[in-house]
Amino acid sequence: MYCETDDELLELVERARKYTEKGKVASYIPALERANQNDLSIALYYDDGRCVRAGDVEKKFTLQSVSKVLTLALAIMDRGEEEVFSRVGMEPTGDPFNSIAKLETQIPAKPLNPMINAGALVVTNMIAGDSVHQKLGRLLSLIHDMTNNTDIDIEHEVAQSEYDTANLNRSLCFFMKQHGIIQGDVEELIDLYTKQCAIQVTCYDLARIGVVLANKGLDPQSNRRILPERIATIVKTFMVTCGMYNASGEFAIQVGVPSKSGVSGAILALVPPSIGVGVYGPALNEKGNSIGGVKLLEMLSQRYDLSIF
Ligand SMILES: NC(=O)CC[C@H](N)C(=O)O
Repeated sequence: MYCETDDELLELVERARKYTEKGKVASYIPALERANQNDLSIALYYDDGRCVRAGDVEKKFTLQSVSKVLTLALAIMDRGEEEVFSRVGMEPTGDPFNSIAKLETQIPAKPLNPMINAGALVVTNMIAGDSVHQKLGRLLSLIHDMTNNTDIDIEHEVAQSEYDTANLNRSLCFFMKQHGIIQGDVEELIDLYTKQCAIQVTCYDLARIGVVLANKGLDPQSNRRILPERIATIVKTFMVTCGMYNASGEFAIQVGVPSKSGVSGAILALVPPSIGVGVYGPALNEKGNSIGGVKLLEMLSQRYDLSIF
């Protein structure tokens, strides 16, 4: 059984919205702090083109860590699986997303997976292109194809705000550069990474990305192939094992669908083979996931029996 109407969805949103009071909007990137604590919205996009939505689904927010899914797909298309996974691992860490700890205890200092910041920075370092502008343009055009929305662009204030304060990410880069895992100029990499994180979307765009992944890399409406099936499978698997940071295990039990969160309060989720889901709720829980968004997905999964397990 699927959720058929906006009203069914709205009832769940209103129940989940109560939890937003208990969360906290991210402030370590100063520009994110302006978000409205009680916002909560969701869009479901079905492979037949139907869309069910509730809350302010046209509200824009930045991808933050959700972008890691898309840069991983692009880097594998550019470099191939073998090269990408020679520089970044495939295992969950159980640590917070920005942790530096395991880089020092792992030999070589290869990040454990592409969904933590260290791993995502290595992945972004592998995107093909002659300049930050060109690499970003290639990422944006993948996103334009997946969303069918060519208006998507960067929110420069958020990008600048993160760039000015990204000293922990700089540390990760310098550490990995010392160990030969990252190549080239660190400032340029931070510039590209902060811009990828600041790509601005709506819940509707996220849901459209989700349905392409759910549909094994094919645009469900035009049937055009956007991603090779193998790459769609790889990124969906990482979403299950590492997509919700160090809450991925609990989330797999409570919700049970591939999902990726970001500190803006974004969650990209999908139900194979036919539903894409986009959620936005900027109040975060202690692990950095949208508190209302996770509750909402729990309720949705339970009511419509969506777990893939
Ligand atoms: N968890 C996140 O969404 C992290 C992304 C953020 N831009 C950072 O690197 O800190």
